Amino acid sequence: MTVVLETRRLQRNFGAFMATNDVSLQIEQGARHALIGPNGAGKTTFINLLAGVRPVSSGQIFLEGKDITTLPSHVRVKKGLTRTFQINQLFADYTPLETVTLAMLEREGVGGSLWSKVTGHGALVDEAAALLSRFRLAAVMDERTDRLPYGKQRLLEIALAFAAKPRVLLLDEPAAGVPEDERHEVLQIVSDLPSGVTVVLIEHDMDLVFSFASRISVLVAGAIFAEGTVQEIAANPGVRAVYLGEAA
Ligand SMILES: Nc1ncnc2c1ncn2[C@@H]1O[C@H](COP(=O)(O)OP(=O)(O)OP(=O)(O)O)[C@@H](O)[C@H]1O
Repeated sequence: MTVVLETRRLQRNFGAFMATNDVSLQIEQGARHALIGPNGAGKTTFINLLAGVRPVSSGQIFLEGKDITTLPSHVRVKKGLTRTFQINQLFADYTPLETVTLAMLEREGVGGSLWSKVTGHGALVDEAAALLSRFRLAAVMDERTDRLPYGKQRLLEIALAFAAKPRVLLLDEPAAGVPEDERHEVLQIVSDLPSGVTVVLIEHDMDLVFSFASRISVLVAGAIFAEGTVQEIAANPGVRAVYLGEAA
């Protein structure tokens, strides 16, 4: 197997509290890897360490074999490791087409935050429109972002991260808050991303996890409690006991 992302003995403490406890994990190239675990298990903290949002206390992180443990998050993005932007960072009065085109300009090093700068970058606008189609946002790409239904805003958030051309995409509950009947669509779109993009996501809804994931890691109290295929995790009595609340 080709390992794209690896942690070795990763630790993060907040005072005496160990939020990430000795996590050694290998993520396979092209995986659809889900992180699950009870509330407060340390899932978001772990993703934040991977993305460089928080510094590690000890241990190492490798992206495609290179040590990225101390790199700032924007450098990790340039190297292909991207986490989703939060919805409150979307521009309310811009359209999805404008927003994604600006993200692509940023990626190409053009920078700037004014739509006027897009003039003369027709190829990028075409690329943005194609990307929005992939996220089933073509029909709304010229509407103001703040007028879109919540599910579409969440898809735009993922589309924006995808515009950075990531090798590894980190998603923290991409379907949270999305109406029940639209959640599968969000995860399906993510699952259908090109196989060159590895996806690591946190998700609480076990139905979604089981239909999405190729591999699952279960975090409990900051540590890896179990890891395996969907079948292995579904059949693991310890996981059922701690996570599903069923008798072992
Ligand atoms: N900045 C912080 N300072 C102190 N404690 C923190 C901080 N951030 C997280 N924690 C603690 O670390 C633990 C893990 O939190 P984290 O958000 O990573 O868990 P989680 O598995 O993502 O939980 P949830 O599923 O509820 O989102 C929690 O007990 C939390 O209170």
